[in-house]
Amino acid sequence: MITIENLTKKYGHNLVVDDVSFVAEPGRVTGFLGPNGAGKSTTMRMVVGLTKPTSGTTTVAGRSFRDLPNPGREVGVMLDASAQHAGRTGREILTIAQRTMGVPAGRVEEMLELVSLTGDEPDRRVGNYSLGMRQRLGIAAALIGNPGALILDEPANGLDPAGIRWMRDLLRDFADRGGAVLLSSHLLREVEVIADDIVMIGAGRTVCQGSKADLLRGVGSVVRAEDPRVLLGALQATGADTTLLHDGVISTDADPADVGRVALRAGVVVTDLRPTDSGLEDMFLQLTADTQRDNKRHTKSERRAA
Ligand SMILES: Nc1ncnc2c1ncn2[C@@H]1O[C@H](COP(=O)(O)OP(=O)(O)OP(=O)(O)O)[C@@H](O)[C@H]1O
Repeated sequence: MITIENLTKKYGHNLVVDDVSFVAEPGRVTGFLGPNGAGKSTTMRMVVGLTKPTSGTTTVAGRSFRDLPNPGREVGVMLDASAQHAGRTGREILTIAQRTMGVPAGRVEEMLELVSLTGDEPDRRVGNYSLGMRQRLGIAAALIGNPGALILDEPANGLDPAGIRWMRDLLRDFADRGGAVLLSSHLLREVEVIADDIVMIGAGRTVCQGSKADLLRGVGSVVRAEDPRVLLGALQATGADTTLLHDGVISTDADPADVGRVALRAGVVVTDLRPTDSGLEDMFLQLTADTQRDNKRHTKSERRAA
């Protein structure tokens, strides 16, 4: 478990992280989102002791990072895959990590296999690795100590589509085995698929946090019925803002339970009934609009309203 409590960082008069609090729970993937410069990396750096907070506290497995006797056994960290020593080979980097953490030597080969660095790749200098290969090596180094938590800044950066899927499965599996994953990403689609919980910040401040299911549950319902016109009339008669879309689907601001009741009273057979989903991208652009440098772009819902 990773906890962040009232974390604040000022550089001079510049408040870059402003009273941020959240918990990355075991067994869950927490997506940490925000526009460029929102303070995500600074927050992650404070958790792993690389940047000193102005105030507030962070813990990993119940202790401050600096108090962990063997941090790599508790938390795997990948903040900047390009920061690895360019003159060393991938195998050397993992061997140093394995010795420092005191894990069995066999972990090096296991990790190379896990991240699919194969053939002569482990023995090439990291300076000659592609970005995606560095990300893979960074993941291997983060996992070699068999930690209970992972902190990853943009882990999918540079990975090809198959690599992104591989990363998604790896993180899902890590969480399903009880690990806590905190990851930042600008790939909202990816976060939407993988995250269980979402924390969004803008200009250093939390703009929303909670489970993905709760946050993305929009207001209203989408419903299909055998006789959509009858249901449309019945819903409109209750005062609900209801529209019949061109493909016979009804969109309404009534929640699914109310739609069910209205359909029952009207004697209409409902064939599909779901809460409206709002997408993560729309939510991100709306909630961070004040802090976006490109806020001249409008969200889809704003465009629809215009
Ligand atoms: N050492 C530093 N000295 C002064 N300002 C800093 C320092 N490190 C970061 N900042 C500032 O803190 C703010 C937050 O930066 P940070 O890297 O945490 O953002 P981020 O959310 O990770 O952005 P990105 O999505 O672009 O990676 C930025 O305005 C940045 O310029």
